[in-house]
Amino acid sequence: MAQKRPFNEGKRHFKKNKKQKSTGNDGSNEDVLLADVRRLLKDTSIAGDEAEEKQLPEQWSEIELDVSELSSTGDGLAQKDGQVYVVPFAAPGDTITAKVVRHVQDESYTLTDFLSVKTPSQHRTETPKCPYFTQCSGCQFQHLPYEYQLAHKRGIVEKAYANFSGLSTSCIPAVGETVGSPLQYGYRTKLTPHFDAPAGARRDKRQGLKVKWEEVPPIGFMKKGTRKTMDIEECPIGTEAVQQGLKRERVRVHKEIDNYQRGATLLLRESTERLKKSEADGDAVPNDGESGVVVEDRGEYLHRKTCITDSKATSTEYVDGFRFDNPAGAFFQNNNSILPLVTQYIRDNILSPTTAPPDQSDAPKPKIKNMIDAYSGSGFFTITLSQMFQHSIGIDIAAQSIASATTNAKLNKLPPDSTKFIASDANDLFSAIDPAVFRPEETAVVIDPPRKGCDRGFVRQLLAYGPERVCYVSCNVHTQARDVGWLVGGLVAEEGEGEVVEGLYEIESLRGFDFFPQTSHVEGVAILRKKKGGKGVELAGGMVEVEADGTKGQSEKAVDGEAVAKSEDSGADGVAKST
Ligand SMILES: C[S@@+](CC[C@H](N)C(=O)[O-])C[C@H]1O[C@@H](n2cnc3c(N)ncnc32)[C@H](O)[C@@H]1O
Repeated sequence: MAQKRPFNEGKRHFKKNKKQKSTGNDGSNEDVLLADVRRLLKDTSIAGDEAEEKQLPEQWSEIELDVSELSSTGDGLAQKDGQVYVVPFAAPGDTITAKVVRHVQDESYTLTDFLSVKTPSQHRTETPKCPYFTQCSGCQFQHLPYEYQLAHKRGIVEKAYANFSGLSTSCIPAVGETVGSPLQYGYRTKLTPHFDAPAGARRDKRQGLKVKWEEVPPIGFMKKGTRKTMDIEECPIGTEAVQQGLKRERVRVHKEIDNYQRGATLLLRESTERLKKSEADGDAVPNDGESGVVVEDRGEYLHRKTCITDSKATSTEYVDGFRFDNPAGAFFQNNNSILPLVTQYIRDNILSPTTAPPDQSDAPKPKIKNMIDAYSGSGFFTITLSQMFQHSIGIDIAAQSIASATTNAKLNKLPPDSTKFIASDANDLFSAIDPAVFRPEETAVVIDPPRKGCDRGFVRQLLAYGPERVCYVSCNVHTQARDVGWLVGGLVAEEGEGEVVEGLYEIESLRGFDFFPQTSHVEGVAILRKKKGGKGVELAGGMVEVEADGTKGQSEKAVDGEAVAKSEDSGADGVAKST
């Protein structure tokens, strides 16, 4: 049994982390976990002021925990004596033996390390394919059946909107079923294992000495719950070509370690050459696990896949019939198998609802002619959707991505007068577009920002512009929920920001796509439509601003009379493999 001691005695062991004191709205792992912990404490009526009397187990002691649920971070949650315990690699219904790592006093929760399963949950039916599962921080769910993972991710989207949008439940539609990934292992087209410099390397460098490697360091990913890199020889969520690349890179680093003066991150990026079967000769090379070439049969084509390790070399991917060339180190979606499903979903939903809302069933459908792809990267959404529109424009802050996007548009034979790209901050988009062409009532905006979500300034301008429809794609459903909360409920002005901006949209649909099987991450797709009567007003210079009077009354009414000003009290991630 675990030893116990009075709560206060443990104080010196437990560092306070400011971030964990209250939920912010940056969608960090801590905030997401905290929202789940608080809800569990509330649901079970564990009063906060009992905390002072709590007896908590010693740090590093072993305890047994009955896991009741999974948090949106992928960790199991268990309660014991008025405290919530966070247990990685668990399933609801498990009894787990865990090691106490750290008590977070102010919030009545404790982080633990997984040690073993004492009594397995009925949900624990899968044999993990990875030998490092329960040590590596990359995957959380290899012990759970895939259907269970998908259902859990639907719950993650639901909770994200409940906890982080600041919207009343009446504004949040039922979340659709998570769309599964065709490949559940062997899907990741990019991995970035790393290794650290030996102790004393900085000092040696300062003194102009060559770094001494006593041995080859571990090459891999972060060990769960630590800042240490663990040695990883295989990663079954990587594609076959990437896994072969990992083996080769490990051998190379072992040979060349003395040439390194510091730690390094290695790039493993799959690249595809598409060959017409009728034209392919014997050089297409059979899959032999040695050559570094993996050949896949794709109907009239052969896909010849290799692993690139030079970040500046060009990697090529095909999605449906579209070809994308990028520098291997640049951003591109990492799960090629699910991309045709998400693009089809957006095609099916971006112009008009698949099911018209009851009060608008005979209303004329909006005539969307144009698309703006904010945060366009190398043009994935602009290019795969542009044939639906008269004018499409993509914008990205990374000039290199815009150069790739422009090349990709040419590769896919898209006319330059109808598909354009500009390198700029998304915030400047609204002054860059021609309002006579991109009339808000004829325009849909696709947003796919980084994990941190949109800039408040961007949201203000989007609300001012007021496009007819918005499709918000995000690898962090918590920041997505926050931003959608602003688009629906309006933005409370912060210092120096100008006036309150009213919300203009209602959420037509919400759904997760499983871009990251075996992990707790989910890609969210939210389709928003402009509320009846919601409109922006054009100002000089093409900039638009929400009408101060009329629009305000209409917006409030449209959300059942509730003032849905976004609360600032709402809710990112340290896994080994970035999403
Ligand atoms: C998640 S990626 C999406 C890229 C693209 N939609 C795709 O699917 O390949 C986010 C993109 O946002 C871009 N980005 C980040 N901050 C930005 C900003 N302030 N303005 C415009 N683009 C930005 C990044 O360069 C990156 O290409």
